[in-house]
Amino acid sequence: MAKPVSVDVWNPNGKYRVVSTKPMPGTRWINLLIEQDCRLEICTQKKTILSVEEIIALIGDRCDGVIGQLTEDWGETLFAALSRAGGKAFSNMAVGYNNVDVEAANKYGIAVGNTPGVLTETTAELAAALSLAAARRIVEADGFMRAGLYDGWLPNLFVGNLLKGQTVGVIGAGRIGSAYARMMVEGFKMNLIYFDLYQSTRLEKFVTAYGQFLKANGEQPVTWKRASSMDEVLVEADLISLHPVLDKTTYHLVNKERLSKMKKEAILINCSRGPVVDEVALVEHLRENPMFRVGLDVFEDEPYMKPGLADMKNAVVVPHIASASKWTREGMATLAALNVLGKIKQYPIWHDPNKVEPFLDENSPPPAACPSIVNAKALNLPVSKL
Ligand SMILES: NC(=O)C1=CN([C@@H]2O[C@H](COP(=O)(O)OP(=O)(O)OC[C@H]3O[C@@H](n4cnc5c(N)ncnc54)[C@H](O)[C@@H]3O)[C@@H](O)[C@H]2O)C=CC1
Ligand SMILES: O=C(O)C(=O)CO
Repeated sequence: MAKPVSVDVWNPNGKYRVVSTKPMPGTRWINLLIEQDCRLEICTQKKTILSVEEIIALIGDRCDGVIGQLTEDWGETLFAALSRAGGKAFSNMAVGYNNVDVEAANKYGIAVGNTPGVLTETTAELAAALSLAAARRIVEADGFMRAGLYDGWLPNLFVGNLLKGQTVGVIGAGRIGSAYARMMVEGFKMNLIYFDLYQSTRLEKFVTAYGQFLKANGEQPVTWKRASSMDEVLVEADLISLHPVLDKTTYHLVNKERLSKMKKEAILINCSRGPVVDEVALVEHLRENPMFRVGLDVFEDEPYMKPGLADMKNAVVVPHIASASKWTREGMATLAALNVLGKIKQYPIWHDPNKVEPFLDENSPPPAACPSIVNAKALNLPVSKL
């Protein structure tokens, strides 16, 4: 028998039992659930990553839906437990769902929600922040100041890379990758090269229009190119940012061989998922190429870093905070709760998971729909006509 897991209970007499494996930011998500007759149990266990056994204990004998986290292993075992407890809904509080075995969820008829529509700009902004921090050696310079080592301006002190006029490479130009590309092109007048399985027409049009604007104002126009292979991006770009989903095809997408194709003074940013980069190969590459820099928000074995990474001065590392703005995190909590609530109430699926403003408006009740269910088609769930 698993040990009991501590919870805070809201609306104890609610008809539907919903479990959240973590406290989440804001209170709107709590109010939306309890106003709709849910008994909400929020896990308060002082442990960051819950085990499968602990989540099974939280699910218990009767549970209608669970709001979970990207750190949890939502596979066959958990979906079987949720199904036994009568559950029909699970939502990740994340847009990525590589921690979820969607096939297993399909087998038990459980809807899997995620939270696009509120993370894109926040995550792209962190990728931009890491790009600047790495290019201008901000973390190294900050450490130098705090250590009392600054004894006057010097021509060679912390010389870094100028972004203007250089080439930014984006691998995975979906929602976040495109937003990041736009920021770097518009903000720093960088040229763009991108690789994705699909063409990003909107992004291309944006860069063309901005280039025309610059030209009309007597400035060097920015340019774009859709690369026919990922290697083309690696060879040509000065700054490369990774934004693909993590799946079997993107595991170790950046490996030793690919690192060796990049410019010696290139900058690599990863705000997607840690296993997209072979981190052992990366540490070796950083050691052998001191002018090569990285900005990492995600790691192969979170919460750990591969040996040696923490000692590398040419690495900027932050703890998976790319979506950590108040607005985004509260929005994620609201969307995850509404995915679960919507399925419990048998609401249809929202027609566009990227256009979620009506769910976020604090002054009116949310639409009677599930904002984003990734296996809606597989489960044959109806789409909202709203
Ligand atoms: N660090 C963080 O806190 C955050 C990380 N993420 C990660 O970012 C990922 C991307 O998010 P979105 O932009 O919203 O997803 P998205 O689905 O809009 O974009 C992903 C893009 O990757 C492309 N892609 C897939 N396989 C590829 C390959 N082999 N090579 C090149 N491109 C490939 C897809 O065609 C798609 O355009 C999420 O799946 C998640 O893992 C998302 C939010 C926050
Ligand atoms: O949404 C995601 O995929 C995250 O990584 C959380 O920020």
